[in-house]
Formats: sequence, structure tokens, C-alpha cells
Amino acid sequence: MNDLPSPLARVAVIIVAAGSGTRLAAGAPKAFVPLGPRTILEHALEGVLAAAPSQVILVVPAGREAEVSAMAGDGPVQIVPGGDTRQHSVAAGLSLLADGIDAVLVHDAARALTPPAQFGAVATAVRPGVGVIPALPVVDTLKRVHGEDVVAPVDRAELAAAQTPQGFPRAELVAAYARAADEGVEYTDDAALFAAAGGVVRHVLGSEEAFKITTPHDLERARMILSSSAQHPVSGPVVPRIGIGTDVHAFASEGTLRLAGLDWPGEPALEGHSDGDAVAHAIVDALLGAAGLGDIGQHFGTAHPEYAGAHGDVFLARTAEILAEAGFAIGNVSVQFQGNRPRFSARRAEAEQALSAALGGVPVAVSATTTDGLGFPGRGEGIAVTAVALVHPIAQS
Ligand SMILES: Nc1ccn([C@@H]2O[C@H](COP(=O)(O)OP(=O)(O)OP(=O)(O)O)[C@@H](O)[C@H]2O)c(=O)n1
Ligand SMILES: C[C@](O)(CO)[C@H](O)COP(=O)(O)O
Repeated sequence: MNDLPSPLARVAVIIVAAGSGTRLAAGAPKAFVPLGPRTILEHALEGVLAAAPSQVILVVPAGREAEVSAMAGDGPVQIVPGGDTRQHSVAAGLSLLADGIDAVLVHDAARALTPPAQFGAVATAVRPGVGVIPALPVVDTLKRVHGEDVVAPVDRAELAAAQTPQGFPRAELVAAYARAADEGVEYTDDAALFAAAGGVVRHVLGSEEAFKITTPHDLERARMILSSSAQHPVSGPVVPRIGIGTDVHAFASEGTLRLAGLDWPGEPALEGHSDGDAVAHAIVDALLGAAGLGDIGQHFGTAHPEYAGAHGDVFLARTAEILAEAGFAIGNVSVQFQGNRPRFSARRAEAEQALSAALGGVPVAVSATTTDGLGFPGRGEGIAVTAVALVHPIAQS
């Protein structure tokens, strides 16, 4: 299994949701405006939780804390009242940062449909002294205007549309916010505040889905996106998605092999943070990749000690839950491992049944091959696995 720490290990996400929604003019604070059965805030929180950060801080309008706490349920969410500007709301969130948090991602609840993978992309790019924002290229021709006069063209090649989450090293962001408060200067985003304090800011590619719900048109756009995905009947013209996962484990000097959901008495175990079941781990990565939900390290890595030593079927069952929570059903899985041992064909059906059961009964095909003595599998040093998975959107009721 990928034992690298999750991209959001030791990362806190501050979701700012305390705005009034003046431009939306929906008659309620923007976070509480429905996108269908669920509110903007509920959709935003779902995307953040799917990215599996170490800490989630939710900044909400003063007086709405209890209501939001009931909505958030028993998830790892702390709630704090916001301020009269976005910057003041972020500062309120920063005050709750837990010990051990190395990086902070600040995210607009108004970007409620942001893909979970965008959080990992930002978090993995943060460095000491360097903040990171997701951004999109500008596609319109932009002009500098003065009243009704167009006074000059603007070279859009030098521009980008900033999104969130915006990620920063914790200590430097806290210091930059303290500086801005001392100077009484307001910025429209955290990157500008961080740069004003001397920080370097870089950008990674954002996503169209991470648009900010600001106007009534944005609200209709978000509702149409959600309703169109809900209108895909499971047996109808849904757009399936494929994913690939690989894993490599070395044989250990002690212990009994656990592979493809089965115990193999007399065979050497595989090294690993969990039970070392490389077949199960490759399937997890293929499923998460197909759904755009990151990877195994993000959800089960060393930042999640509850999975230390866990059997692969625990990973598989939880992965099926994560996909269902994100609105995906599993179509089928095919996996092949390369290794000199164990002799697999006699137990193929048993393995396929065990893996399928862990995934809720979906079809799983398992095969094994050797490398004719080539490479580390051929030298008997370990096992290499490749898995592919097909998933499709679940029709929303
Ligand atoms: N005092 C504020 C103002 C804004 N925000 C949050 O910052 C994000 C971006 O702000 P914006 O889109 O401008 O939201 P609103 O301030 O609610 O909208 P408007 O400016 O139209 O009032 C939103 O998720 C909003 O909830 C906040 O937490 N506290
Ligand atoms: C933070 C932000 O979403 C980056 O584009 C944007 O600056 C928020 O601006 P707003 O005026 O508070 O909506």
C-alpha cells in the first residue's frame, strides 16, 4: 500500500460560510440557501470531508452555530461564528487550529461543488514560505475601463481566476493575518494577504466545478449541475468513469500472507502499514481514482492510525461507502498481480467472492501472472498489482 502520508495529513480546512449573500439576494445567508434537498453549506462540507483533512473548522453566521452543529452531525467539524468581513471570518477560524496542524486550507463554502481532489492538489503543493491557490486561465478578452470608457486592453495571458481552497503553511498564515489585523488592511483573498506579508504564492490548475455561487445565475447553474447528475437513471445513459490503481509490496521476513482477501498459510507475508494486501490496496486506488476522490494514502494512510494492521476488506468496504457518499456506484473491478507465489488459480473463485463481498457484491475478476524471472517479482522479492475499476453516478432520488 502507498504508505506515504495522506496529502491532507496534518492539514486543517477552514470553510468560510458566514457571508450574508447580498449579491445572491436569496433572502437568507448564502450558506443556508438550498441547491436541491441540501444547502450550499451541506454540499461544501461533503466535499471537504471527502478529502479527509485532519481538522475541519466551519465559520458560520453568528447565532447559527447550534443549527449547523446539528447538521454537521458527529463529523470531525468545529464551528465558530464569523465576522463582518471574509478576512475576519478566516481569522476566527484560525483561532481554532489544533496542535500538530502544519498547513491550512481556506475554502469558500460558496464554492460548494469543488471536487475533493482539488484539496489534495493544493495541499501537496504548499511549502515553507509558499502559499498555493487553484486558478483557471482567463478565457474572455478583458478591458481596463473608466466609467463608460474602455481605456486599455489587458493581456489575459498574465491573468488567472483565483479559486479556493487556498493553502498555506500554518505559522506563516497566522503571522500574516496578525500583521493584516495590526495594519487594518482588508484583502479579498488569503493569497493577497499572505503575499503582502512577504509570502510567495503559486498556483495549480483549478476546476470549472469550483465556481463561486455569487449571483442568482450561479445558483441556477449549481442546481442544474446537481439535477442533471441526479437525472442519470442508473440503467440509463450514465457516463461511467474508469480508474486505475497499482501497488507493490515486498515479502516480509515473518508473518503469514494476506492477499486478495484471503489468508495463505505457509506463504510469507507482505510488508506494509496494514495487512499488506496489495491486491485490495490496488483496487482501493482504482475505485477512488475513478470517482476523482484522491487515493488510498489520503483516506487510509499513516495519518489514519485506526487502519494500522487493518485487513484489506475493511479498506474495500469503507471505499465503497466513500464512493456512495460521493454519489457513485461501482460497476466492476478487474485486478491482476505479478509474482512467483502464491499459486493462485486454485483459489481464484474464493478470492473473487471475498473481494466482491467486501465491495457489496459487485463483480470482481482476479488473475495472476509471473514475469518469467524478470524484475523483483521474478526474483521472488515481492508482488506488483494493477487494478482497474468502472464506476458510474448514482441517480439521486
Ligand atoms: N463576513 C463574511 C463574508 C464572506 N464569507 C464567506 O466567504 C466566501 C466568499 O464570500 P462571498 O462569495 O462574497 O459571500 P457573501 O459575502 O455571502 O456574498 P456577498 O458578497 O454577495 O454578500 C463565502 O463562502 C462566504 O460565506 C464569510 O465567511 N464571512
Ligand atoms: C476568495 C475568493 O473566492 C477567491 O476568488 C474571492 O476572492 C472571494 O471574493 P468575495 O468578494 O468575497 O466573493
